[in-house]
Amino acid sequence: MSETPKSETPELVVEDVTVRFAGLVALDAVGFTVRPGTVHAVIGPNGAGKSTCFNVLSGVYRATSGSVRFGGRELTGLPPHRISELGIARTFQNLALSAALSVEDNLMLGRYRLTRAGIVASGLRLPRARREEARHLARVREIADFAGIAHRLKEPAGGLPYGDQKRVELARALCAEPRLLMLDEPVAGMNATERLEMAELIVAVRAGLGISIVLVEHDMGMVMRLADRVTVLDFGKRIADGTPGEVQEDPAVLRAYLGEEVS
Ligand SMILES: Nc1ncnc2c1ncn2[C@@H]1O[C@H](COP(=O)(O)OP(=O)(O)OP(=O)(O)O)[C@@H](O)[C@H]1O
Repeated sequence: MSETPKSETPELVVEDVTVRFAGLVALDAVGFTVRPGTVHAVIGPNGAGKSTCFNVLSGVYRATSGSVRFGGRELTGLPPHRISELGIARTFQNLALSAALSVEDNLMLGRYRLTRAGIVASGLRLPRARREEARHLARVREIADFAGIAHRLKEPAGGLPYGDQKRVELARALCAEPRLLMLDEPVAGMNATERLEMAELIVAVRAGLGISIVLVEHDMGMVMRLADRVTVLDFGKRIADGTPGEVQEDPAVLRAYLGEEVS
């Protein structure tokens, strides 16, 4: 896929982030840095705080204290749409596609933040709006091709096999031309072949687009294969941070996963 010019991807710096829910500390002074153009995995046993962390980064939850900076910008306190305007896109653990809409329309929705013509101009089908729509459609087709779903563009998203729906979700996030992509369990519920294909797509996104990826994932094999760096959470605390090889041998990580399989 040809790359649209993007301003340089900044670092994402998470510092001392604490989230409390009515007395429960879901995240306790957690910090890590996502370096530009890397895949950074956040892992941990059930209830460790991964989803909470993800939701803080994307503005769904507000941190009780601490800071999240993307380049020079402070993200804590910003609503999700402001965070996406800064070039951070996410996928969801459970599919969040509009099932009745075609794959193409779902991907066009992903370009919403880049639409300039405005609803009135589009509704009136003014020439400027038509030209802009054609430009967006061309880019949508390019991204669909990259994600291996170009042959599905006219089909209703809800009727696609599960693995393809997950690819549509990832493609829709890419349609926003993000500088940072957040993937929430991208291979959950997939069979072995689908997992492999999704892993290849994620590798291609990093290699081809140079954007950073934050990955929350339960599949350890996948994390160890894909991630450049891994932050491990347990009971809301960061217990390790390093390369996949380093964290895999870390005694605190092995203890946290005792009873769970680390493959
Ligand atoms: N909205 C909420 N209100 C109250 N408690 C919450 C809320 N969201 C999460 N928690 C609690 O915060 C802790 C961390 O949960 P979180 O979902 O972030 O963990 P996780 O690592 O994503 O777990 P899993 O792997 O099971 O998805 C848990 O004890 C959970 O019950």
